[in-house]
Amino acid sequence: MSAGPTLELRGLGFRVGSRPLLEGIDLDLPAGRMTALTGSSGSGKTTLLSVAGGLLEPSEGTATLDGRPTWRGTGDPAPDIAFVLQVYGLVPILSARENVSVALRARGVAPREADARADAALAELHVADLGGRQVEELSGGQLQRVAIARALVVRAPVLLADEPTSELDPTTRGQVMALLRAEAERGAVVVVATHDPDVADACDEHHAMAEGRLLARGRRVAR
Ligand SMILES: Nc1ncnc2c1ncn2[C@@H]1O[C@H](COP(=O)(O)OP(=O)(O)OP(=O)(O)O)[C@@H](O)[C@H]1O
Repeated sequence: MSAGPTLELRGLGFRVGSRPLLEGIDLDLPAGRMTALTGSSGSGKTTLLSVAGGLLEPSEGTATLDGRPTWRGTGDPAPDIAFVLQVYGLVPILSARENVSVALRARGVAPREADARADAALAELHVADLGGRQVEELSGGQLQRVAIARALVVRAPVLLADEPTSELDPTTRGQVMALLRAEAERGAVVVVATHDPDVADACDEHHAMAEGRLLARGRRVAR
């Protein structure tokens, strides 16, 4: 395993108007580890992933990767951060292959190679046969797998996944967790927000949230 940089959150807070959605988040998200974020609906998991990954500007504190703030002033994530979002963010009129390929093309990969790598990523998620289908024709679980393929295909140093298995059957969920484990093993920071105790158990570290704050210290599991 080649460990990469840690995603460091220091005094991180996020407010909408005067309402705090996140407060006082201090957390190291290390390379080579899978970290679960749990907490009831509305506890702040999605907001934390968004601020940590540079989609939202922190109201207080910092989120840094290798010393550089993840917020780059625009809300566009840095190329070294890949997201699986709850509302997948796929482009409806594009095919599944094009949605995955575009993540690589945006990072400078030539179209032919990007398409080939997109097909391989879709195959890893067992949706190779859907490559040519427009995503608006896909089921919830199929969409989720395309969104995961799009995040995995770029082999980013950081993978932030919001409820990545919520639409999946147990077998497919296990396959996705194995793929996320492989990302951690190649040295990525992998963070998974989840309501599923089995998914949290499959992670190395576990942090619970309530009302925009982290609860007691996370659990570390030796692997
Ligand atoms: N842009 C926004 N403006 C105002 N409030 C927001 C905004 N985004 C989120 N919230 C509120 O922030 C709180 C945290 O939401 P968040 O989506 O981070 O929770 P979550 O733990 O991911 O929930 P779930 O498990 O349902 O996905 C909620 O009370 C939500 O209503």
